[in-house]
Amino acid sequence: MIEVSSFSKRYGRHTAVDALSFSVPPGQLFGLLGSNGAGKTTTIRALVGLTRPSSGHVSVNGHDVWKTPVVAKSSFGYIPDRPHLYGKLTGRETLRFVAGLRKVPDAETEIDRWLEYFRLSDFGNELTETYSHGMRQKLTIITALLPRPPVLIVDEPMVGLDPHAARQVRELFRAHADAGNTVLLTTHSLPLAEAVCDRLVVLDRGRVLGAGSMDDLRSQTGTVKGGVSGDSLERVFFRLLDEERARAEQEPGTSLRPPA
Ligand SMILES: Nc1ncnc2c1ncn2[C@@H]1O[C@H](COP(=O)(O)OP(=O)(O)OP(=O)(O)O)[C@@H](O)[C@H]1O
Repeated sequence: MIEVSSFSKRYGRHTAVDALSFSVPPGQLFGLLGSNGAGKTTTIRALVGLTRPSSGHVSVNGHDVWKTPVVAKSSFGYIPDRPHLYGKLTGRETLRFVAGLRKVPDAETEIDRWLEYFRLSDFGNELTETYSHGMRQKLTIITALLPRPPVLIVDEPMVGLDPHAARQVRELFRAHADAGNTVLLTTHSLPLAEAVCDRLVVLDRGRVLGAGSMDDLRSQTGTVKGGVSGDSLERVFFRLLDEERARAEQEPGTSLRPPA
């Protein structure tokens, strides 16, 4: 379970996220979408204990991440947008380190299984500093999933993955949610979000433009009422942004037209 309640983050006079609320129950895969700078990573960083909320609350598995950080952090796996690995450890040493910290039962068998799954078995004894970006990303995904966390928090998972790995990861996230866990991901891939997410929030400049299931978003944007039932998330997404742009254009001193 993830709960974000009236979460705001301000940097000086700039509001990165403005009173955002949503919750994700067990068994659901929830997508956080939005343009560059919308506030997705800021929200994720608050949820994993890296960015302190200016106001509001964030909790994971029933634990406030900022009041009871240790117990909250023991309940989730986190895949950041840029993998952070110790370059002087091998892939296998990295996984043993995580397995030890998180007390993973039958760790060696699990590690073998995961390395095999991502075609990393031949590289398990190589230093991670020699890994390609995609290999680093795969190892980071394994570190998050190895302890089978009840909550998985993922920031831009597909960057650098080949198409085969991207499909594996998509299936893993879906299966993790279907097994009764909670999954939150941010992505710029609208086809990915449409394919796997049960519910979505679309953010723009820290504010919610739309929220709900695909059907909720279609009706919110009038794509069903307009007779385009079954419309894609891409169309819904751009309609939400266009509406926001039109509203912003009404505000004095605001122009979102391209420079001449
Ligand atoms: N440490 C920081 N100091 C100042 N401003 C920040 C900081 N971190 C983020 N911001 C600002 O907060 C806003 C939201 O940034 P954030 O990284 O959450 O966006 P995002 O939705 O993840 O974007 P992208 O899709 O480009 O990764 C941006 O305007 C950004 O400049």
